[in-house]
Amino acid sequence: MYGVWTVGQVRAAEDEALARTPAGALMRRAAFGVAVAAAEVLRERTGGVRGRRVVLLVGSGNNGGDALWAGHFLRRRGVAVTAVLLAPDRAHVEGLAALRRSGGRVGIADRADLVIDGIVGLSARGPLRAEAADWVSRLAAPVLAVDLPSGVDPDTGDAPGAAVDAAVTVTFGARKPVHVLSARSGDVRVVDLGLDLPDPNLRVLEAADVGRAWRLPGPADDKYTQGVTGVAAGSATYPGAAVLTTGAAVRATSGMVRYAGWAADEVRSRWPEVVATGSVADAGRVQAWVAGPGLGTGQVSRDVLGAVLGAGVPTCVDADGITLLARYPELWDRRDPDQVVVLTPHDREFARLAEPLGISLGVDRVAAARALASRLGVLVLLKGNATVIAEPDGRTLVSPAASSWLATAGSGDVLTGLVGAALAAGGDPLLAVGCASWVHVRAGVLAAGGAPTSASVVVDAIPGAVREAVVAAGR
Ligand SMILES: NC(=O)C1=CN([C@@H]2O[C@H](COP(=O)(O)OP(=O)(O)OC[C@H]3O[C@@H](n4cnc5c(N)ncnc54)[C@H](OP(=O)(O)O)[C@@H]3O)[C@@H](O)[C@H]2O)[C@@H](O)CC1
Ligand SMILES: Nc1ncnc2c1ncn2[C@@H]1O[C@H](COP(=O)(O)OP(=O)(O)O)[C@@H](O)[C@H]1O
Ligand SMILES: [K+]
Repeated sequence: MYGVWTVGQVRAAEDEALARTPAGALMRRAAFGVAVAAAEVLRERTGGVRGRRVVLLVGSGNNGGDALWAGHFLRRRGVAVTAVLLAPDRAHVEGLAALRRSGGRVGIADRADLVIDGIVGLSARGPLRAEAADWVSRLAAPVLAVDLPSGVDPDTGDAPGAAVDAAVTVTFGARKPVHVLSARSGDVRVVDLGLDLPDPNLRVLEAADVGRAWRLPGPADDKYTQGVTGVAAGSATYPGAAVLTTGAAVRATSGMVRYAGWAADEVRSRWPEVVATGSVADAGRVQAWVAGPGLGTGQVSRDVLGAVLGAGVPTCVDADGITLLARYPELWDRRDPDQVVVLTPHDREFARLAEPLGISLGVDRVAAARALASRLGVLVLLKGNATVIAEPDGRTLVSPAASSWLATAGSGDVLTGLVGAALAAGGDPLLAVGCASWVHVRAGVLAAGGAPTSASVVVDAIPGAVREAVVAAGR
């Protein structure tokens, strides 16, 4: 698990570190880290460092200062460095002098093996100004971003205009929200500045965390003791949603999965290990229910959701289930107040549910997910390229995107099945949902392997993703 800190938190810690270190020392340490990473990227991409060409895009603040100092260190390794000064009268004085001393040039860039983006860092406000935006839109070489990709908001990851798409970002002291919320950050590396940081604002699970938490059968287990997952999904029109959601739960755990609904025949024929019935009442005992994918929004679907919410076990509500909750808020009265409810909306479902409550999605997805979680007393998993998982008390996990292959029909149904299986296995619900999301992201990568995939293939990749986590945890 690693932490993510807001700009405000990092600024406060930096001020304290600046006060106890000699002037310029933190910037030189940061810039040296940039130069080391740049040399690595040059070697990976061009087979060497000496004689390669690097262009620095230098803005008017300390972010530009970092880039200039990094250029100085790269000159010492024989790299040809040209600095493009976006605000020549306000370029960092010591950084520019150091670059010139070591033989770096200032001027107009031509061909580059690597561009170092020092346009703007933590003080970035709003869309990039015209000249910077123009440079960014013409970038052809790979980019190493200093601290963060310019044009992306540090705290929300939103890119309101032209923005750098970095291959690598070298950040300082701590990861900020942009690094886990925006895929434009690329591969993120952190240079240690010895900051004294408070509790992080967000957390990100890693393979070993998931592998430690994932429920594996032990010698004393049988099919019931590992947590039975119940699935209420699918309809005559959408049997596929039932097959995908149930299949994800089957693949995620040993033990048992029960299905209740209209697609029992389809589910049985694809997953013969599932105990399938027509209704929630007849389904038998489960330790968690998931409801919603392909369920429909008619009266019977409404009754199904009410039955699940009142079943006395943790519940995950997705898709049509969320639409039903938005349309018929009285369904909340059926909820067992002692049991956790997880909602897994995509943006449109989020808006459907949140806007009547005065909560809009906006660009700050973390704030929006937290607001809805706190308002409804539920755990909200807000889907997207990066997924945000917020608890009513504010604890929040982020699953950064590892690819965009999950943008395929039915992949949300797969996630719902995974969440159901993780909830049924017990333990801290936030951790369970976070683990399910990690497995989903990883299964997406494995399923695709660099080429288009589909939700059924993501289901089949689940055991491989769980295996990676379990191996990482040394179990
Ligand atoms: N503090 C520390 O301990 C350490 C800090 N470090 C480094 O300092 C960085 C923070 O530096 P910073 O605060 O000087 O500001 P920075 O991000 O360079 O940008 C400010 C300039 O950008 C401009 N600008 C703003 N918005 C813009 C836009 N949309 N489009 C275009 N321009 C825009 C704005 O212009 P102005 O509004 O003044 O005209 C202003 O001049 C941090 O990210 C890290 O890299 C490291 O060295 C490690 C130690
Ligand atoms: N561009 C993307 N990059 C990464 N993940 C994505 C992207 N688009 C969608 N996803 C993920 O794929 C899933 C899609 O879910 P959803 O929108 O409910 O689709 P469906 O209804 O077809 O199942 C979510 O888990 C979401 O986080
Ligand atoms: K930058």
